[in-house]
This record gives sequence, C-alpha cells and structure tokens, in this order.
Amino acid sequence: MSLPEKAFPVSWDQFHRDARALAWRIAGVGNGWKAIVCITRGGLVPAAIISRELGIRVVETVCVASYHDYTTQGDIQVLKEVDSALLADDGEGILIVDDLTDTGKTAGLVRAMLPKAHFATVYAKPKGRPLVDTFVTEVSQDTWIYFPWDLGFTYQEPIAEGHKG
Ligand SMILES: O=P(O)(O)OC[C@H]1O[C@H](OP(=O)(O)OP(=O)(O)O)[C@H](O)[C@@H]1O
Ligand code: HPA
Ligand SMILES: [Mg+2]
Repeated sequence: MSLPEKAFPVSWDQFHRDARALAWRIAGVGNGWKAIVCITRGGLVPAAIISRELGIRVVETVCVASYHDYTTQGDIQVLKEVDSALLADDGEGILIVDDLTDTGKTAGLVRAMLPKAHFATVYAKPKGRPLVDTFVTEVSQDTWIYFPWDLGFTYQEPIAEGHKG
C-alpha cells in the first residue's frame, strides 16, 4: 500500500458546506433534472444533500468499486447497473453525483453509460478533472482526501515530532 504524500482531511461540517456549494453551482447550470444517479458508495452522501437542496426526489444508484485496498486501485467492478428506464435519451437531464474524481476511471466508465448526463463531484484531482462538468475544490494528484465517514478521533503527533531526523 502506497500512501499519497499529502493529506486533505474533511470534516462533516466542511463536507456539508462543500456539497451545498456544489448544489449552488448545479443550480446555476440548469433545473428540471429528471433524476440523480449517484455512484456508490461515496456519491451517496453528496447525493442526499443535493437531492434536498435542489428538490430532486428520484435518486438512483450505479454501484462501482475499484479501490479494494485503501489507496490502491484495482480492477473496476460494476456491481449494479443504472435502471434501464433512466438510460433513455443517453442520460439527457440526468445528474450524476460522486464524492470525487481521482484518476477519472470511475467517471469515464459511468459517463459512457449516460453520455449526455451532467457529471458533478465535490472534489477533483487533475487527472479526473476533464471528465467532470462541475466540481467545487481541486486538490493535487499526490493528495489523499480523507472523508468524514472514514475517520475517527485519534492522537495527532505534534508537527515538530514528525520532522525529527
Ligand atoms: O477517479 P477514480 O480513480 O476512479 O476514483 C474515484 C472513485 O474512487 C472512490 O470510490 P471507490 O471505488 O473507492 O468506492 P467507494 O465509493 O465505495 O468508496 C470514489 O468514491 C470515486 O467513486
Ligand atoms: O483521495 C481519495 N480519497 C478517498 N477515496 C478515494 N478514492 C480515490 N481517491 C480517493
Ligand atoms: Mg466511489
């Protein structure tokens, strides 16, 4: 397991604010969305917030997994496809939501299912950025984003201790 150099920890409060900021940006793009398609599991949390903010009550999932060993990406697996009723019109009027795009592999796969859908993520890294239409914050490729649902309270070593030779 190789740990990325930089850490970007996100609290629940910050995630809520960032997901709301994403909802504001999507509201500026258009309205009348037919449904949200959220990419599980990470997309479930921003999808709940966006669904509430924009009044989109039809929320579908596409279930994809690729990071099987914490920070190491393996083969991408589609565990559940999008309901065929939502595949009409190549995804026109559909809002795809995920927590982040990193290498862009997941975004590329789901985009191919719904080519005309609008793709939104809360965070984006440079490799994945060209695959999403709307995002809130970009972090560098060598940064790992720690989401609040993956974290607990632990002792933090003082900064100076970590720099001792
Ligand atoms: O741009 P990529 O390199 O494809 O990575 C981004 C994807 O990786 C994570 O999901 P993961 O597959 O770990 O599953 P999870 O959402 O269940 O945590 C994250 O939630 C994105 O969906
Ligand atoms: O930076 C990340 N953080 C959490 N999950 C992820 N899945 C891909 N990249 C990341
Ligand atoms: Mg995911």
